[in-house]
Amino acid sequence: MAPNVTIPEFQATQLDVIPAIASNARGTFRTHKTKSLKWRLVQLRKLYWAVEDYKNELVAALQKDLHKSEFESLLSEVDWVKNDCLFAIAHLETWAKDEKLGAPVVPATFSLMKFRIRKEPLGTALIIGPYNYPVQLVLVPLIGAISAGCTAVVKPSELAPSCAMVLKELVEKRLDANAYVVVNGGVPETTALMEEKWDKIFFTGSAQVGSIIARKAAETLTPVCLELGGKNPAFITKNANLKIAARRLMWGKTFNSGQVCMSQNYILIDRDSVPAFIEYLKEAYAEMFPNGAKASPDLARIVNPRHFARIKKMLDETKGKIVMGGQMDESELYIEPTAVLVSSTDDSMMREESFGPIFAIYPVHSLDQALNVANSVHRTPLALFSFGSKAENQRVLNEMTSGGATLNDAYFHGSVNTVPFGGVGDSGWGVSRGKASFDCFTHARTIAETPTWADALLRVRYMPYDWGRLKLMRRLTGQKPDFDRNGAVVKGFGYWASLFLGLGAKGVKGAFLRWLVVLASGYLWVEKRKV
Ligand SMILES: NC(=O)C1=CN([C@@H]2O[C@H](COP(=O)(O)OP(=O)(O)OC[C@H]3O[C@@H](n4cnc5c(N)ncnc54)[C@H](O)[C@@H]3O)[C@@H](O)[C@H]2O)C=CC1
Ligand SMILES: CC1=C(/C=C/C(C)=C/C=C/C(C)=C/C=C/C=C(C)/C=C/C=C(C)/C=C/C=C(\C)C(=O)O)C(C)(C)CCC1
Repeated sequence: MAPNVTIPEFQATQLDVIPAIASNARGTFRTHKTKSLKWRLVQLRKLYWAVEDYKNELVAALQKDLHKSEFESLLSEVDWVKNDCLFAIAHLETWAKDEKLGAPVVPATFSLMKFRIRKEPLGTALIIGPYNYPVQLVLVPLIGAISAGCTAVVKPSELAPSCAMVLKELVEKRLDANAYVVVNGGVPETTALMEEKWDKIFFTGSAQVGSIIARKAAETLTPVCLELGGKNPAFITKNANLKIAARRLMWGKTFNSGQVCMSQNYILIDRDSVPAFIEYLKEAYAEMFPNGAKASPDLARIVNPRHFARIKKMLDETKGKIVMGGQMDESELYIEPTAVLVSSTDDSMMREESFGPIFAIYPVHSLDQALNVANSVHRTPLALFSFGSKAENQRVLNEMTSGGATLNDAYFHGSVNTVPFGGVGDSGWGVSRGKASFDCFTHARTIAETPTWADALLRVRYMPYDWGRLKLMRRLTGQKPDFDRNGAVVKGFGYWASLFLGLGAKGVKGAFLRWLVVLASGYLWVEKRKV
């Protein structure tokens, strides 16, 4: 049941105030107050409590916008964000600490120069979110921006209008309103925001809009993190446990009604396994929805009539056969979890990103064929899933790339909030979540510090150049390859000497341990002989 709370009507931010909002956020960054770790931690703690205190409003808004159940709203939005806050709070000091650079990155000769990497906030960020996880997908990047010491303007999706309004109040009432602001609106407001100068843009949404954002950002050479969609394949070989595969993939397409960027678009399955797999899908459906999917309080609805029509069109245009589901009701924006048996990559079910509770089943005669099909449908999807023997799963991982992957399950790799998450190629640039979110808004600034007294040691670099000094330096510090022009390793004197002196160990630590064991054994042997 949605909690009884009042959520204001959606109101877009006035276009003419957007430049001032951006300028104020930039001004706040220039005060340097956001760089203080103490200040960042206070903001993160405030955000944690804001999400907890606005829990009822968030759950009600998610119910209103997406008919998301309270269960899913807590699991994948409210608790998810709170856990992310707690993780950042617990680890921020470690993440933000200067990283000392020593050997082998910095040669011992330059150890005096105290090389280190300083973790600097990039500045002022723009965070643009999608509708499917309207809370999580703007607050998680915001946690990254706060942790890094950035100021930020957040633009939630206008397609989840109630969530957008709750987010505005939650952020602006509870956090430092000079540093963190929510701009509400759609294309005109986002376009106005894109006219401003940002130090980082974090965009989650469709590849089509992602490309508009990236093009605009390129004009001012603004770095972007893009979290986009994809046509994600699932592979099922004849060695898979079909019952488990069916149940797990059904979860992947029913959680948030399949409006999950990493859920499977299509399943490439060994053709002999198709009839049994369809039976197991139906079994999983009946278990999950004993009174039918429509009657279930757990199943979310499609976000709006436009997306409903988009998904319906995929089903209307398919030449395939519906083997599970197929019912829909526009008045409720309800689409039943639906599986369609297809035979061509030109089918609407294979061409489009489903981003809903529908998916294609494409029979194949071999894993070779499955890999060819998947690579031709979308070479760089956001996710892939493989259900097969260990060797087959490894082969799928080796022969097809993806942003992330889960073996023997739907997107577990994306179900843990602390693990880096992102796409590859046209399914996304950059990763976020946990420490990755901190890194996303951080500049790794290399710093060296040359002691004033050390100038004599640096004589070699100064003009007039002195060949004698250069030769000496090259003799003392120059390195030699241990390989020849054919790429083969040369086992010369150095190789055998280090093998002998290191007692066969690879690193200094290993050699030290081996010598310790040898010396201790020798000592014990001598002591034993004395008695
Ligand atoms: N990789 C990831 O983490 C995720 C990716 N997605 C992808 O997002 C898509 C669904 O989300 P939607 O909200 O429909 O995405 P969308 O791309 O339509 O909208 C995302 C944001 O961009 C703004 N926007 C839309 N058109 C714009 C334009 N012409 N110029 C400037 N801004 C514009 C919207 O107001 C919204 O805030 C799917 O393709 C899905 O795969 C969704 C969730 C997570
Ligand atoms: C607790 C004890 C035990 C073990 C318990 C176990 C194994 C619990 C397992 C829990 C699972 C599987 C939870 C799954 C949660 C899934 C989540 C939160 C999914 C989230 C998905 C999201 C956020 C999707 C995002 C989508 C995005 C970003 C998108 O569209 O792009 C033992 C070991 C049994 C015993 C002791 C107690």
